[in-house]
Amino acid sequence: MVKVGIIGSTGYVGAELIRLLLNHKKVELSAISSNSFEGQHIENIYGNLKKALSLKCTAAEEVVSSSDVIFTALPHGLSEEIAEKCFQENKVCIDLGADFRLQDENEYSKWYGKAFSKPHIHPLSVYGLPELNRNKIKSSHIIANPGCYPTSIELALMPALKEKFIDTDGIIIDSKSGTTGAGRGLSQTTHFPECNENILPYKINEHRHLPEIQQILSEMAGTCIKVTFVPHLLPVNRGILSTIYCSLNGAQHADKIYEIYKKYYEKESFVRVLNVGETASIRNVKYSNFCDISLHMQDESNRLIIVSAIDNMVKGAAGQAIQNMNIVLGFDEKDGLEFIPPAF
Ligand SMILES: NC(=O)C1=CN([C@@H]2O[C@H](COP(=O)(O)OP(=O)(O)OC[C@H]3O[C@@H](n4cnc5c(N)ncnc54)[C@H](OP(=O)(O)O)[C@@H]3O)[C@@H](O)[C@H]2O)C=CC1
Ligand SMILES: CC(=O)N[C@@H](CCC(=O)OP(=O)(O)O)C(=O)O
Repeated sequence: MVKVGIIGSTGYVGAELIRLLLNHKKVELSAISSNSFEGQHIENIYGNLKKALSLKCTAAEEVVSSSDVIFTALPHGLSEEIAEKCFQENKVCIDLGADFRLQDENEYSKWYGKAFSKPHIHPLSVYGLPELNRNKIKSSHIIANPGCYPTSIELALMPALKEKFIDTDGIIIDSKSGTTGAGRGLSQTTHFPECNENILPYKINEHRHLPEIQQILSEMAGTCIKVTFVPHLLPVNRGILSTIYCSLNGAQHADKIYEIYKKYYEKESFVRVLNVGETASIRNVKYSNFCDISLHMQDESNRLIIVSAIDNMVKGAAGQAIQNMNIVLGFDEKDGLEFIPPAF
């Protein structure tokens, strides 16, 4: 059994990692850490874990020393030092925050308000979107798990950009997220009466996922891409739905576009390209590692609308991190992740 540990186990992502890792037959959860609950049993913090796991939260150093694979599920800016330690000890670090997602340090400091604290280890890291970087992930010991919004957007646009049949200018992305995306901490925006029965656009043109989305879309297209990205807060617990508006760069037949998307993802276990007439929705991916993509073309227009849906806690965070772990360890990518979403 491979020993795995979680630093930041008491947050929403940490709790979801625990739930999924307990279901994985080839790994053993050896240690978990917390800042404010050190010494407390996790099942007393998350009641869903009673009779499933009885483990005390320890300090981060203990997690590193007793694990082969370390998941860091911390606020941004706290993972570089841990990743360096893991690297020195020949362990794998999978960071669920944003510390390793942006290649350009100036861009990182502009959006995250600080410089890299361990710049020398950044070139050793890889952006952990398996469908894009599977081969690089296999040999990397520092994996930057992608952001939740970026995951839904990058998977939706990858075939169109790689096969170059959409205009790289003027892409408009409307994304909506459930409130677990904001983490366990309390805020007025996610307070029940504030978010219930409401849909709130926020951080228009200034969300920190914008540079990450543009970096990866540009890499896919081989040219610089700037997009319009508007996130919204939805009054649901889980899920992200992204509706993406783009223009085809010439006359394209709908059948051909479906064929390209279906072929592109036919060997991917977790990306489902829906059939003509079907629409991606949060309900069909909830609690699973799937990303559903639907394609919509208007007759006699050159517009293509792509809709993608993921569970932000699974494919957008803990599930994708486990998929990355499976790749690094040479396991079947589906190990521990074969959850079928409930029908309702
Ligand atoms: N929620 C989501 O949908 C997604 C989140 N992410 C990213 O994953 C990371 C965790 O997110 P999430 O679980 O939602 O956040 P939470 O706020 O729910 O949890 C944060 C965790 O970090 C710990 N922590 C907070 N401050 C410190 C500190 N100074 N030192 C050590 N530990 C600390 C907390 O521990 P304690 O409270 O026990 O002290 C807690 O375990 C973030 O970087 C987030 O951006 C990525 C994808 C999706
Ligand atoms: C609804 C909500 O607040 N979502 C968060 C993004 C989720 C998240 O934690 O971002 P990472 O994937 O980069 O870690 C936000 O807008 O900041």
